[in-house]
Amino acid sequence: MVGIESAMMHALTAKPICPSCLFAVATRVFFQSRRQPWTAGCLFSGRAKVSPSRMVLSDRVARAPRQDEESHDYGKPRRKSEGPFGGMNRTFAPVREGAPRQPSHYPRRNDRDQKDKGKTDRRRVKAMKMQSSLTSIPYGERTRTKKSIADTESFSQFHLLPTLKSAISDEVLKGLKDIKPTPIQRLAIPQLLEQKTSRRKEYLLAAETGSGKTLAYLLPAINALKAAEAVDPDISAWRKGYEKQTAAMREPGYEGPQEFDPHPTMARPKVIVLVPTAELVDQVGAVAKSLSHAVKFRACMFSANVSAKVIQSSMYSPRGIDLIVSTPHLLASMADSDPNILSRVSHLIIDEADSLFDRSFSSVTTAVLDRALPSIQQLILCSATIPKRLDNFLLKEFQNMDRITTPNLHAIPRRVQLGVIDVSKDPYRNNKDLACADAIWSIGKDAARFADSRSGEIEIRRIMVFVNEREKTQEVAEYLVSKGIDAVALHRDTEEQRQSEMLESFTSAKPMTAELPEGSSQSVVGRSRRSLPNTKVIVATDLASRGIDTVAVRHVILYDVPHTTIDFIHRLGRAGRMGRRGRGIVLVGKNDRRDIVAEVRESMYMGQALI
Ligand SMILES: Nc1ncnc2c1ncn2[C@@H]1O[C@H](COP(=O)(O)OP(=O)(O)OP(=O)(O)O)[C@@H](O)[C@H]1O
Repeated sequence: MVGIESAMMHALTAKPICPSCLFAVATRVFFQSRRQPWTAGCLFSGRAKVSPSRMVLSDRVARAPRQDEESHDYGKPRRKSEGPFGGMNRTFAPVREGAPRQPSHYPRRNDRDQKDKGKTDRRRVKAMKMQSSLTSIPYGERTRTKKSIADTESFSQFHLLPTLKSAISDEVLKGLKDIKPTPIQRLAIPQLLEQKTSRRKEYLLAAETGSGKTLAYLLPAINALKAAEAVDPDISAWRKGYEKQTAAMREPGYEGPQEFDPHPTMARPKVIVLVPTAELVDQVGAVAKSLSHAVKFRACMFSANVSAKVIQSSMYSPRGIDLIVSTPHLLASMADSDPNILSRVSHLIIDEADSLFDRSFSSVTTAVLDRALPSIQQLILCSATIPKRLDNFLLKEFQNMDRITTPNLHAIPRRVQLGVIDVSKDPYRNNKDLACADAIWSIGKDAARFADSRSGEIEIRRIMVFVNEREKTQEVAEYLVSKGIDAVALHRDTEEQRQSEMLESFTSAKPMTAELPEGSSQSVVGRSRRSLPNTKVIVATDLASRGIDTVAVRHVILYDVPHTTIDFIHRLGRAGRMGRRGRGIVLVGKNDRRDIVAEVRESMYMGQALI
């Protein structure tokens, strides 16, 4: 009835009615109630445009209606009403066969939460999906993985050498209480240790930024190195000779050779770790060195930060070499002049694999890989993100690769919050430099409020600013310096010493303090003085800082909206590392993709993976 009434109202209001004719209304109502197309006008005033075919009587009246004709909704069969006693005296149960009915994807009526969720899900798909750059991992798989590692609580549960186990707490993670393996360590360490066959196997380790991937690949590789050394006949023969000669040299009147035979591993390393930058060589090399003190193996670092003389003498040291952490360029050029240096590599680890297999690095990375491939037992690729292009490359080149991924891969931890500054509004009027400086001043001033003026010291906040273009790093850093902020650009041309000093202060977990010259924290960070002593700032592109363990960083400013979700993950990943809290601030200008920022923010809030 409602349909008819409204159709009448429509008929009465939408078109002028011929006063002589109520029949037109009745006819219109009739046709509309039958869901027939209706053409406007009055039959009797000559304004009607009814198709002549409608006046032709059906020649099918005697036939039974087709199923789809039974319903007013074409194509949808009408449900047969069975009346109040329809359920009685049945001889079968009306139960659907097969899988239970899935819950509807659509929001239920009167359920506000469901409705909102539906809306946000649809919106999420809109902007991020358009530029989806990351491989998706089903949530079912993530849940299964989570369950599988729930029982691993300690490093003692892994079949690692006792010296390695104790080196974790005594050397690498010294000072930390209640040490537990992280999800990627729980997943990867047993799987890498359990490889029985000496035939080459390939692995991909993918886990969130700052989640301990370095130890996840180093511990099993060093374990394998020491296990192989224990059964190596060349090494045991050399050791016997060494012991014999040292004993002889202690005898009075010894006149034999003063030098030892070269170690069998001279210029023949077993474990190679490739990383994209010299800073990462130092960082990963430091972890390897600290393990080597306890476990006794020779680890060396090769990068632009190390002199050619030192590199040469380390590689060709008669005492041998076991593990090298290097940039691919350096190792590839060394292998060009002496291909044998890669002839006995058993473990090749390619850290930051998404960078090392992208256009700028892939030729040198594959040059090292190709030379080492014949002897490799484990090839381990490691990354915090699996971009689609890396995924495609891996599917093509390494079809049997084991992928070890953590339950939270591609999600930015909830403990990292993301704030947005609309730079198009007052007082910035699209001046991003000003907005950036202002944000840093606010962080500094906020920290100063908690300074204890009696101690005469104020804690220094370490802040990272990310830009999209390398050329912009210097420009922004200079502007910040002009606003009294201690800022440095992280790029090739920055003075090396200044760069490493700054980076060191960002990678040390120890709190840093500055002196309070006038006793009052408020006056020190007053704008009138034009200097902000309690902040240190690095301006970088994420490539320059990829993988750097900036444990001291709590604030990250995204000066430019990142081009992809991959960049969001790596940039925000410099804060909130290993369970710490962090804060991101994104500066959004008038030409920036606000929808993407909103969606990233929403995903972060909901703890979902970015796409
Ligand atoms: N089990 C653990 N418990 C506590 N801290 C750990 C543990 N494993 C590693 N760490 C610490 O966590 C920090 C981050 O580790 P690491 O640099 O290996 O992270 P990552 O996953 O490689 O990060 P990125 O993807 O950014 O390179 C380091 O300071 C490291 O000492």
